[in-house]
Amino acid sequence: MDGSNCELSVMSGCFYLDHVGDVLLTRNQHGLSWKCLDSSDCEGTTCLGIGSWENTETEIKLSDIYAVEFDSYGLVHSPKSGLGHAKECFRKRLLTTQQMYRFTVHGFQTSPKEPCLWKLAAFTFGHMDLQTCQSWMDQLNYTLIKDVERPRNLLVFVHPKSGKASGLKIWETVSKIFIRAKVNTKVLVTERAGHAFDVMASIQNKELHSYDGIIAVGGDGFFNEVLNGYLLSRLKVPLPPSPSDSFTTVQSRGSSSVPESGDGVHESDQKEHFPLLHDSVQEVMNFRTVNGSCQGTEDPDHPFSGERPRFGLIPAGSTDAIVICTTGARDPVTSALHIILGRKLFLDAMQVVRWKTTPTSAIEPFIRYAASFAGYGFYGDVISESEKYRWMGPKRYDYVGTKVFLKHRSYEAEVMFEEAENAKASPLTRSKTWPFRSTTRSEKILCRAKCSVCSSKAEDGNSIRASCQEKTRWCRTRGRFLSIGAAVMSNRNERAPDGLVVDAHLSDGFLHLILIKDCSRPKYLWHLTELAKKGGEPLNFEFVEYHKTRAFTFTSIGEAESVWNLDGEIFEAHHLSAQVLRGLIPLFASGPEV
Ligand SMILES: Nc1ncnc2c1ncn2[C@@H]1O[C@H](COP(=O)(O)OP(=O)(O)OP(=O)(O)O)[C@@H](O)[C@H]1O
Repeated sequence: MDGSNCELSVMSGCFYLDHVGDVLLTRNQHGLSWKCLDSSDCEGTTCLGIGSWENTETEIKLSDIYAVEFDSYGLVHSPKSGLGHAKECFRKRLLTTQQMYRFTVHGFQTSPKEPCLWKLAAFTFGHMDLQTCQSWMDQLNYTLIKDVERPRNLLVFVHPKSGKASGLKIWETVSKIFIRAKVNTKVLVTERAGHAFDVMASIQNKELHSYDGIIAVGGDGFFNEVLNGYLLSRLKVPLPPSPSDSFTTVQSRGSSSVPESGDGVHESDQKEHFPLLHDSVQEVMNFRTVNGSCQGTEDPDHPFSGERPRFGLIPAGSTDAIVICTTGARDPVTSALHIILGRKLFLDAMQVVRWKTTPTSAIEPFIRYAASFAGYGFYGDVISESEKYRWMGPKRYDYVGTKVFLKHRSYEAEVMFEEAENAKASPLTRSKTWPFRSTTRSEKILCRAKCSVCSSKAEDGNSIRASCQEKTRWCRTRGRFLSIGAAVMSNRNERAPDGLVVDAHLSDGFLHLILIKDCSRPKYLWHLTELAKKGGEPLNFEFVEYHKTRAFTFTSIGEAESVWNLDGEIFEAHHLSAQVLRGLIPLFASGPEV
């Protein structure tokens, strides 16, 4: 066999690829590729289960390699053949199996059917010369180490009781991949609810910055807890307006009576009708900068400066909507690879402020952050009821969902939402209210890896103040609602394959406000059925109001009250407001390849 020769960054040499045969292996700046030297070895064979090898050539990108390991001196195997040639294959294998020095390149493979599902793949190359193997391995490892986006040290929180109580088992499975990739992990298995929150809230920045990322092995609620532990003690940004400011104004104008359900949206000019609203909400809080540094203000005790840690999520929960929306798959191995390979995107977050817990309580702002969803009414009732049935595991949502649906409760509320002036000009960002929502499915721009909508304005490091000049106006709607939902992302999950809003984006700086006005049970069932099916149109009903917005306020105005559901966690609020913080959360993920 030839030795390797190195010319600029291109190397090539002949190796024996395990289960394939002699190959010419080439490394360039993009990756490794190899070509079969003996076509009879390769024709009609399968290469490590990848499928038929029609072009007798294959490759792996450097960015998709997560480890390169030396395998010492040992056996390499001859090509696999079809069943028809089993005897011949066995005879040939005895003749051709031989011992060599070997190194294995670890990466992943996808299938055209499931492009988001990453499966581990390994390619073992053999050579008679130890030095040759060593030199190829060193070169490849050097390239991987040079990649600064890949994490070296991670703090990992594992929720052992998450989902089907499989958090620990899932971590044990994927931890082997982290070990192989030589990523150090400090693992903390939580002992109670709030444990991860407390650790994240009290950890000193010096220790925090010694990690390249914070990983949660659990569900959306657990991720929410980790995130809030980090943000609440560190991030200080101007709060969205309190609903009581606007509510007072509305009442003083004598319009406090609740219209019949089905009434249209009342639109008003903010300056004229709602003078008490703070200016702060007119700013789009944009936290995404080129290098990921933060443009927000900070708490002097816990400075929120420098690079924010990147967060990662390995799915072990009951819903796992955040993982599905950000990787396109609900698969722990896929998520582990997104983390190890240093994939990166910025997620919008919703800052939710509770001003009053009950009608009689004092005004006391209390902040929480949500990464995926905030919902009231049906969503709140399901989450509070399902806490009693946690022992059922993920099935509790189906059982409780049916129970709550049959109760068919509606709640009186007033909702105000901000409509940015420029949002109306662009077809991507206009506010849509039925029956004006006429975009067909094919016109909708779905969020995907390297999404152009999400990356717009990303280059502008100072864009935290970019939209101050925009005129904003506020719209108000009052009535009885079966549910009020605000989605940060599409919230795709196994029960809603397209999510609540199919064309929601991960990092465009918008919330999706969905108001389901009181309607008959069959109509509501129809809406839920549309939600549950792929290609459904859950928003195209006359009892559904849908608005793209950056901020909204909520006031409960009836006797009966529900609770809010923030990323699957209960949040009690009588007065509440929320705003989007664009690109606040750096995440180990590359977006779904939809
Ligand atoms: N060791 C623990 N024991 C009990 N509860 C815990 C523990 N660790 C974390 N928790 C709490 O459990 C809550 C739910 O966790 P998680 O989101 O992982 O599960 P899930 O509800 O099954 O999943 P999903 O949110 O995807 O529906 C979290 O809010 C967290 O506070």
